[in-house]
Amino acid sequence: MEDSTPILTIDGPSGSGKGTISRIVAQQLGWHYLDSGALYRAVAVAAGWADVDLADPSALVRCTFDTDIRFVDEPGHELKILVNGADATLELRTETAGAAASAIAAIPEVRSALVERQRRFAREPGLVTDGRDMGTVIFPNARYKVFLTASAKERAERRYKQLIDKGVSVTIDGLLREILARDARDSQRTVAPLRPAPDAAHVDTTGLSIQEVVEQVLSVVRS
Ligand SMILES: Nc1ncnc2c1ncn2[C@@H]1O[C@H](COP(=O)(O)OP(=O)(O)O)[C@@H](O)[C@H]1O
Ligand SMILES: Nc1ccn([C@H]2C[C@H](O)[C@@H](COP(=O)(O)OP(=O)(O)O)O2)c(=O)n1
Repeated sequence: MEDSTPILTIDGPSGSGKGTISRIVAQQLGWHYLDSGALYRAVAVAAGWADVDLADPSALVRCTFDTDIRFVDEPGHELKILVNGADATLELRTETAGAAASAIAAIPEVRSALVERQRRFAREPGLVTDGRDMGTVIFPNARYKVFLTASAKERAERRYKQLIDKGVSVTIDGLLREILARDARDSQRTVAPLRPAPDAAHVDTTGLSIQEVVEQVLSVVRS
């Protein structure tokens, strides 16, 4: 059965362009946007602030329920994320936060604690949402599903440029190693692993511009 609110899910590995493409597509369609990875990143960062042991599932679940996460989504501005009232946008985007998010995301109890929170984002006139399991687990009945990929080398180069532009000191080799480690952990975990939904349209973005990818994704919705 299809969800009554139109939903477009965009899943894929780190650096495939999910966040960038989802936000542009959501703006063009006039739909809401959920960055599900930001929820995992916010819980991981809040756990770090509170000295919660990342290996203690029940403490992490308490932290998941206790963490207040707000998105400030204004056209023309980067998506701002407030964690327990503090602007955590920059800290959330670091590879340290990404790796911690990937680690806690492998814990089934943490994933369960976030399911309803994610589903509540489905509101008229529609929702674009990106992550790893949006089309497989959170919104399996979504009307439109896309799986974005790109070569690991290109994803590392994109991340390098993005972080250097923000003044963060990184190397392409280091980022490539981190991306491959995260790909492996996200795809090999037993619960909600990164994989395309059987009914997802695949878009390989290697060598494509952002505009070309946006057009391909919009054509999935308009076809
Ligand atoms: N098709 C593309 N071509 C070139 N750069 C891209 C493309 N898609 C995304 N980017 C850039 O790559 C970086 C990572 O994209 P992002 O949307 O954060 O990926 P993800 O959410 O999948 O990790 C951003 O700086 C973004 O502007
Ligand atoms: N729906 C989701 C979203 C993210 N995660 C986990 C796994 C990812 O490595 C981390 C961070 O996700 P995020 O989408 O913010 O990361 P990238 O922008 O792709 O690098 O969170 C997840 O398990 N399920």
